[in-house]
Amino acid sequence: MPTPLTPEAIRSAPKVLLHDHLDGGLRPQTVIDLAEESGYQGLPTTDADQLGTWFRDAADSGSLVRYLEGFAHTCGVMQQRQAMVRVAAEAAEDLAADGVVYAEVRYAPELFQEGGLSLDEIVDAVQEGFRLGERRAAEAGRTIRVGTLLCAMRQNERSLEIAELAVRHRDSGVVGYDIAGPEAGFPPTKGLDAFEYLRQQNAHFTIHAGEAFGLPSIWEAIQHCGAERLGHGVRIMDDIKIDENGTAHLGRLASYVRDRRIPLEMCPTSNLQTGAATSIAEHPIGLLAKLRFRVTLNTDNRLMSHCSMSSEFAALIDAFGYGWADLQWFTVNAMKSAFIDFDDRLSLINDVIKPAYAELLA
Ligand SMILES: O=c1[nH]cnc2c1ncn2[C@H]1C[C@H](O)[C@@H](CO)O1
Ligand SMILES: [Zn+2]
Repeated sequence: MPTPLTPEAIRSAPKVLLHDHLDGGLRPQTVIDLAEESGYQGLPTTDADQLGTWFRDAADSGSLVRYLEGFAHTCGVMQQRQAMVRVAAEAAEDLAADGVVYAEVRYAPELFQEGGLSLDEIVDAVQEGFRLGERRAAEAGRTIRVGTLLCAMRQNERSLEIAELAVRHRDSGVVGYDIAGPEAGFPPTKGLDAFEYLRQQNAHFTIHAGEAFGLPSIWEAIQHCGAERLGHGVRIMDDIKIDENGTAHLGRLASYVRDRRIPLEMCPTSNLQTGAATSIAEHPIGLLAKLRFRVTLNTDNRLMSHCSMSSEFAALIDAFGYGWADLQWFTVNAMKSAFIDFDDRLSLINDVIKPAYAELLA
């Protein structure tokens, strides 16, 4: 008999997370502590429960631009080295406690320079925090490995500088690069030199695309910039037509994405909040998974979206009737799509993920 899909069993099953923002995943109490330590005045409340609710409600805005407003507070309290170490350590611990065995956590170093830190100091602090969190998780009996992605913000013109930063730190756990921030009006080709540099360096990158803007953004990200994965990518649906018999017809771009096995880093709850989808049941993830796109499941921002990998899986189980085999499929998809070495991905799949799901399915 398979293990029942209880919240506890879902939490203990190994999970892989490729799209999680460091500055979107702070514990509410940590935001409050760090505000007090740094003298940050802007918080709407200093009650942890109320603050958690405030972040979620503010993000429930129906637009990406408004969704992003809450980050002023999280970034506002993370301008000192110790704050960055703490936030990174807690992120690793929280993910491990949720059963995540491998995570790629991203942030934009350029947003943390108000206290005078250099970009390299910021990266060093976050790496120190992740290592600390991994050690604490191990002491608590949970094994997690955290890789880092550095984001450049689309609206600032520092993408090449951040790409160089990512390459400089590639041997200490920075596994890739991304661009984030408002999508409409900031096409990925604006930072083409950064992507060309990364390709020349054999470095990995993903691009937030097809979230608040449609197919042209996805097309540019893949065909002009060379993105290996797509952050969100939900709007690939615009290139899929369902006929009256329910048969799906893929346009050329959707076919390309599926044929090339380009991973989609899908974040259903975040998409409901930004208006990119209307409900979990109607979220394109159901159809895209059925059509065997390389779909992965992700949190995006655990604080703003009030979610975890476990809660996102539970929501899909509710909406689509998924079982352990489906959870394993998403997990293996994500592990295959990670930016770490092939050997390491394979050993996580064969030694950690598959044996655990075999037991859950038995
Ligand atoms: O879903 C998102 N789309 C685009 N940008 C985002 C999203 N979630 C967070 N960000 C931004 C806000 C953060 O400050 C930045 C780096 O983590 O990335
Ligand atoms: Zn994101």
